[in-house]
Amino acid sequence: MRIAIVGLGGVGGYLAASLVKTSHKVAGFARGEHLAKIQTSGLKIVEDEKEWQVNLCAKSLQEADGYFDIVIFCVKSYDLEESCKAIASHIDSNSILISFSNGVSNADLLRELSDAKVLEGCIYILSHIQQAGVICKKGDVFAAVFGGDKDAVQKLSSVFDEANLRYKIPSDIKAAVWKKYIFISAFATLTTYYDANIRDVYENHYNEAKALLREIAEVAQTKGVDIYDEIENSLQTAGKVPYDSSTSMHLDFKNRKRDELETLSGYIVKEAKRNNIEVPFMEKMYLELQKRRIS
Ligand SMILES: NC(=O)C1=CN([C@@H]2O[C@H](COP(=O)(O)OP(=O)(O)OC[C@H]3O[C@@H](n4cnc5c(N)ncnc54)[C@H](OP(=O)(O)O)[C@@H]3O)[C@@H](O)[C@H]2O)C=CC1
Ligand SMILES: CC(C)(CO)C(=O)C(=O)O
Repeated sequence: MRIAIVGLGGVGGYLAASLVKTSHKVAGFARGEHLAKIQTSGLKIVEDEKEWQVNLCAKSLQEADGYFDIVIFCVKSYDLEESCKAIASHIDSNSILISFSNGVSNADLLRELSDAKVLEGCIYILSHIQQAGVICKKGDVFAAVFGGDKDAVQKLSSVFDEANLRYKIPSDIKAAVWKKYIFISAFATLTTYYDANIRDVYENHYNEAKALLREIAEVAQTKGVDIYDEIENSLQTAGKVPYDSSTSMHLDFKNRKRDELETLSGYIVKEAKRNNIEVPFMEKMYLELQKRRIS
């Protein structure tokens, strides 16, 4: 099969470097200095215990050619629409699309933009671009989670099996995606709002964290997803992460980089309004973070 990995950052770079070892034809799509470095020197992966380098067919999306059986989007959520449109002429209704971007509406967006077979998914990994051409992956955390059309799931899992990549196919994929989202939405919002790491938030703003998690679970309920049990689980996770751990949105705010505020906080406020429910904690923090971003 021909597989496209769109976005070769922390997530996509690691996936592409792993999938290139399979029998499939893998093309990676990137841009800027990162693309130039991958084209001239290959893609380097730095893990705790080892470093490895792969040669990867990497291009810009404008240079895409041919047909793709599988497209794995690994861009930030705000780049998903544009990158899906850019690859649209290289897929058809038999292609399989999946986004591993954080968020709970990525699959809906891909379905709006194409008539391909869209899988729902999310990913657990800790990785980032260390410098152009180099991806740094921390610890042993790795699990891709996906579900949807049975044949498509079977095809994607056979690819992950061949690459020796861990994955889960939960019986309820929507709940699984929300389970990842409730934690990252609440703690991305809180760590950014308080400019504090996850453990600080847990220790000093526990009640607010609980209230925010409850608001997110209420919005999930409007989608028919019951994740009230994840309120307690998320709090326990936050109480156990290493002291220096924060979220990528918090770091993006600190470094004045583009962030996923709309996906991680704004989405909850908008969906709550649409469904006539109150989310006062999330609304207060979202509006304040919007203001801070402009100033
Ligand atoms: N990194 C992690 O540990 C985890 C990340 N996630 C989620 O996964 C998603 C991806 O995150 P991550 O990999 O860290 O993000 P990165 O910013 O590291 O990687 C995304 C890459 O995609 C590139 N890109 C975006 N649009 C295009 C385009 N049109 N053409 C070519 N390249 C493009 C970006 O380029 P440029 O820099 O120029 O914009 C960037 O290099 C996010 O939603 C994140 O929240 C989820 C779990 C863990
Ligand atoms: C915390 C992490 C890395 C979890 O996978 C994440 O998704 C984020 O910070 O955006």
